[in-house]
Amino acid sequence: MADEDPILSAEGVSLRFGGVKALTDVSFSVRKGEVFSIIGPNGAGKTSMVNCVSGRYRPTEGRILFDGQDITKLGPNRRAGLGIGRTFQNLALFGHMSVLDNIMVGRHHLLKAGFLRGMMYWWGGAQREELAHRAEVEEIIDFLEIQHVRKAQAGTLPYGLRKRVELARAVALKPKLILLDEPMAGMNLEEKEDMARFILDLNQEWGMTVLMIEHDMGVVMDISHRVMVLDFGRKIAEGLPEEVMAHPQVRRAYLGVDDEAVNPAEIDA
Ligand SMILES: Nc1ncnc2c1ncn2[C@@H]1O[C@H](COP(=O)(O)OP(=O)(O)OP(=O)(O)O)[C@@H](O)[C@H]1O
Repeated sequence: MADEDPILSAEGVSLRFGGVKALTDVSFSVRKGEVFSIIGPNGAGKTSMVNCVSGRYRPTEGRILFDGQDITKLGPNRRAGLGIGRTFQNLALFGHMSVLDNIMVGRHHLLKAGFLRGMMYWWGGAQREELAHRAEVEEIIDFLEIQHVRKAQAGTLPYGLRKRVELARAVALKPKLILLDEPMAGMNLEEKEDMARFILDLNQEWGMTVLMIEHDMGVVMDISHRVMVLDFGRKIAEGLPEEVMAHPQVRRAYLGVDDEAVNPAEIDA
């Protein structure tokens, strides 16, 4: 369970693309050990916020702190090296490579702080290093229940399994904080339940702090410790899931309701 220390803080983060204000003065903290979700309508700035945390975007104003260190000016590889892992909204696997190789490359990429260097290392046959990583990768494969497809080409797998392989690759970094961009998108109910269980296990058993963007309100309510709501690039609410869903502005902006009682768990965005 989360303690009070923040592992991640955003302070007054604004992000502009020309005339578009993607984020305006957003501040929040994620505590060590918690599952923290960002929700909001399409275009609210959720992915922009996560990209500011991963280093893909640099805020126009404000600061990002990770583990007490100001990382605002660091690039994505440096942040990955500090322990920030991520998955993407759209899958980013090497389709022609096996599941195992995808996960190993993810690990080399992050450990060696450079994709090309990681690939050369791999192709150059660094057998000893490979063996050292192998045990941990096998543990991740077991954990995510993808043993049966470990030799399959990643591109040939059904969507739900590919999402799981992508998660495995992010987990292979052993990040302290993992950023999940719509981990349930495009999944059927069973796949969503599996993914929710894996995220909870990562959090509870592996001790990873999770920052997640997710549209499925049932999942958000079930597995988040706290939730932040963005609307038009501004934070409009933050708190326990049930507090946030009871917030009038959230009900109006996000759920499209005014007064009537709503059971948020029954609403799918
Ligand atoms: N690279 C970019 N260049 C220009 N505008 C961008 C860029 N990325 C995001 N935006 C704009 O910033 C705003 C916030 O977009 P963002 O993708 O962060 O929202 P979101 O909440 O993640 O939306 P969705 O739920 O649809 O993924 C939108 O108006 C979007 O068009």
